[in-house]
Amino acid sequence: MYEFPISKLLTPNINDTKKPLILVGTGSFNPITYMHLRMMEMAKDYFKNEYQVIGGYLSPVGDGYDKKTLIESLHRTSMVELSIEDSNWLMMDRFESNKPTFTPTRQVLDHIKLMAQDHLKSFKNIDCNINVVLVCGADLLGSFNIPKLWSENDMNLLSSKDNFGIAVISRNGSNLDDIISNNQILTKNKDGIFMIPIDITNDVSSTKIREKIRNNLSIKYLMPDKALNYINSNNIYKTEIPDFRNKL
Ligand SMILES: Nc1ncnc2c1ncn2[C@@H]1O[C@H](COP(=O)(O)OP(=O)(O)OP(=O)(O)O)[C@@H](O)[C@H]1O
Ligand SMILES: NC(=O)c1ccc[n+]([C@@H]2O[C@H](COP(=O)(O)O)[C@@H](O)[C@H]2O)c1
Repeated sequence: MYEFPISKLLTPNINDTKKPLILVGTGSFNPITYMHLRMMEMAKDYFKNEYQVIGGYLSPVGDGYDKKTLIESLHRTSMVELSIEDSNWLMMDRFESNKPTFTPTRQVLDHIKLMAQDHLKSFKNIDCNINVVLVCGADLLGSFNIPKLWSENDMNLLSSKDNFGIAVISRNGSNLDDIISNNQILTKNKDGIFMIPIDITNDVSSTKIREKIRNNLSIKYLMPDKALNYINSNNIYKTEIPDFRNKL
């Protein structure tokens, strides 16, 4: 049964001039890497002087997401859950991964905002607007320029400061200025796009980790040990997976 995780969600101080903020990282997490976790920490540092960061959520995509290399959400969510065990603020929301069909990212953020506000109202008697910001890499923002991949309405809501906002971490191969200038909606909403300067580069990707596993090479220090042990125990990513959805 689905439950919205609130175990690490802080209660905002309503007398504080800083507004409450929740950070949300979405993706395949196929598998989770240290950079996925670092991105959330970087975003938290970026916002902490102006906002009360009351929690962070990772939302892995569900099995209906159209990506050939995706393994079952059961494995991907287990690895995320193990990797955030030691974090005092990161939680994983299963709203998206529980669904067999694809969920647009804007709906994931809508859901988290609604659930967090409802929780604070019902259990803490706090009625407030919580800001929710999407944390992503520049390649994800670049995908806004792929025709028909994102609805115009969703791009507008995600990037406008009055609704959500997008915190972007630069990534090799993606030029943020070009991405924004090639997109009218992003250009209009520029003040809702927070470019997080990258001080320590980390070019790790899930693809590179999967490749190493297939080639019997070490992946230690690229991802949390608990997730690495999960991969070994479950013998996953050993071969390029056939599309498991075809077997259903
Ligand atoms: N090294 C990185 N630098 C910046 N952003 C990253 C990095 N790795 C992942 N991200 C971002 O993390 C989010 C989730 O990424 P995702 O799960 O697709 O991982 P990935 O490593 O890009 O996966 P894959 O290699 O399978 O395409 C996306 O917003 C992506 O841009
Ligand atoms: N229309 C949309 O909302 C839309 C389109 C494409 C990707 N996405 C999201 O972007 C992320 C991309 O992840 P990958 O880089 O692993 O493909 C996922 O969280 C996915 O759900 C959302």
